[in-house]
Amino acid sequence: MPVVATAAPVHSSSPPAASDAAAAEAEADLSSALSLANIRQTLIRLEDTIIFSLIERAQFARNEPVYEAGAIPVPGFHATGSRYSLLEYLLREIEQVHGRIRRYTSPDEYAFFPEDLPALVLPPITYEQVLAPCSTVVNINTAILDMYLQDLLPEISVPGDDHNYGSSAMNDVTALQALSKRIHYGMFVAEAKFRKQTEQYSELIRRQDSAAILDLLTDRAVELKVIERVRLKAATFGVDLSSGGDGCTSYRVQPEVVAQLYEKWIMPLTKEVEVQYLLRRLDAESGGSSSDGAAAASKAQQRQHSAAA
Ligand SMILES: O=C(O)C(=O)C[C@]1(C(=O)O)C=C[C@@H](O)C=C1
Repeated sequence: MPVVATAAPVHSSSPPAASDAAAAEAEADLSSALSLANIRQTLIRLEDTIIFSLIERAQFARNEPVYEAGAIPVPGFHATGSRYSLLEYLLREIEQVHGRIRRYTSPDEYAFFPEDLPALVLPPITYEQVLAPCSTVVNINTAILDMYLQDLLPEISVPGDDHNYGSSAMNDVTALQALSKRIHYGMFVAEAKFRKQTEQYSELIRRQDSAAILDLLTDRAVELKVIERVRLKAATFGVDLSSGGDGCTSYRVQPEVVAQLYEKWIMPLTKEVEVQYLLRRLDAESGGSSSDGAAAASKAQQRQHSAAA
């Protein structure tokens, strides 16, 4: 799937550039893709998607059965003995369709069920190598799903059951995919930071000093700006114009809740991705030195499959 982000990872379906002009253009694309300002613009744009998806989900009740394995059996699926919840079923099915049309071969897309990704039906795209090969190893979607179910959903949905199971799950999927993309975009941030301060990061990477890497990449001033901006966006996008008249503004999702979600979960998980990527940044080979390879293997396999198709 072509990457449409502002700081779009550079991709091309044509052979490597032969002429000097084409080489210069490719270099300019690469430096634009790795400009911290451009990458932050993409993070800002993804805030809109995340906040809108949370507002959409908030119109439905908590609907606990959606998240309980087997509570809403899917004919023909649960008969196979699957322990998935309705949400996991939908997420996996959507990844099957999107996976076929190359979504997860893109360097800014990470699947929740990477080990199950299908073969492609479209010819492959050749992506410019912006990130180091270790980017295929990093996938923290399990932690993102846990965070969403345990910390985020209880904050934005009212307790209870309104039987809107399909709608709830659909909105969950939209929110989860946007969160996953935003959080894994941390790898582009990390790469840009690594290229800017290569010596300092390399020293810490050689020592595998994750605490010092976290310290070096943290920019508290930027974080405070993010928190303020998402609070304002949530207040603007989520104001309930149908309420009021009594002088009180009502919100579909409390702006403070969104601000806290960014502060407590979304930015820390982005930093976790940055640290995981940087710890492996100097590994020479694809797949790195790590053995935690289901995600890596499948992303790499899908890419290889693409190349062979
Ligand atoms: O913009 C950056 O420099 C990032 O690393 C991204 C981010 C974020 O998640 O928004 C994470 C860590 C920094 O402390 C600031 C912001």
